[in-house]
Amino acid sequence: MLLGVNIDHIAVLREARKINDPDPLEAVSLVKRAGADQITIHLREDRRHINDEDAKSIIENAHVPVNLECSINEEIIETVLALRPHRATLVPEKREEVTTEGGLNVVKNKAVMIDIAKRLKKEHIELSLFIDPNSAMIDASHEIGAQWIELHTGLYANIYAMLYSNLSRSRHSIQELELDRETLHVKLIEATHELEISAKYAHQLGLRVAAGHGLNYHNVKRIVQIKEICELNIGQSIIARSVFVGFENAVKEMLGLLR
Ligand SMILES: CC(=O)[C@@H](O)[C@H](O)COP(=O)(O)O
Ligand SMILES: NCC(=O)COP(=O)(O)O
Repeated sequence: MLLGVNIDHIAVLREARKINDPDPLEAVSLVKRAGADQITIHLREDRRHINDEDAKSIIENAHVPVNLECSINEEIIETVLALRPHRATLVPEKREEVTTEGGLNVVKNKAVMIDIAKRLKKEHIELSLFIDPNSAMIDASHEIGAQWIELHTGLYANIYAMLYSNLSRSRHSIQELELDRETLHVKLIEATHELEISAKYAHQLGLRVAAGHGLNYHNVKRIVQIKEICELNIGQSIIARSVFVGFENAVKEMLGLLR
């Protein structure tokens, strides 16, 4: 199982103070030294964390491949084509969201994505599509010619947190998941099953299957067991753990669970 470390959250800390520290570029060599396989960054339209300069210096200096997540907005796509990361992962974006809320509607945006796929191919940039575990989205991703899909694990992670952590007793409790434990348990089984069958289906079609969003040192264990998933992209929980054990150790601890 490959690990892509999402280092956006280092830039989140920097932007909270609006200064130049911590610098996500410093994480680049540590990701490799810890033994992880990829760096993931998300260049948001509003540049709320990673900015163009970060993306440029990370791509130029990383000794592991860089997976650049981005929306299908034309200004962003032009920027990504010029940056030439190893892979571009297309994701949906809403200005007001705290984090990526759902998967990309590949069916609805198929024509735009076919055009983007052609332009990325010309620059030798791999294409991945960040989608919900859903067969219609997988079929459309395959038809577009994406090499990868990344399954959105956010729903699974949210249910897991409401069931097995104190989230439901905190001010960040997820209202729509304030349900009795038995219902949450059934929902967790369903969400896990959706991820399993989607990974299997996409793998049969020849797509490479990644997964990510909201994965942490607890909930990752069930996802690691899905053998068709060959890569996880994990950010927030690793950066959060770094506060207590250091960045390199936090990456190594996650790798220990993956391998
Ligand atoms: C697409 C995705 O799952 C990650 O990029 C995640 O969204 C981290 O970025 P944000 O914190 O900007 O949402
Ligand atoms: N694509 C998922 C990702 O990059 C990391 O998401 P998160 O672990 O920060 O939720």
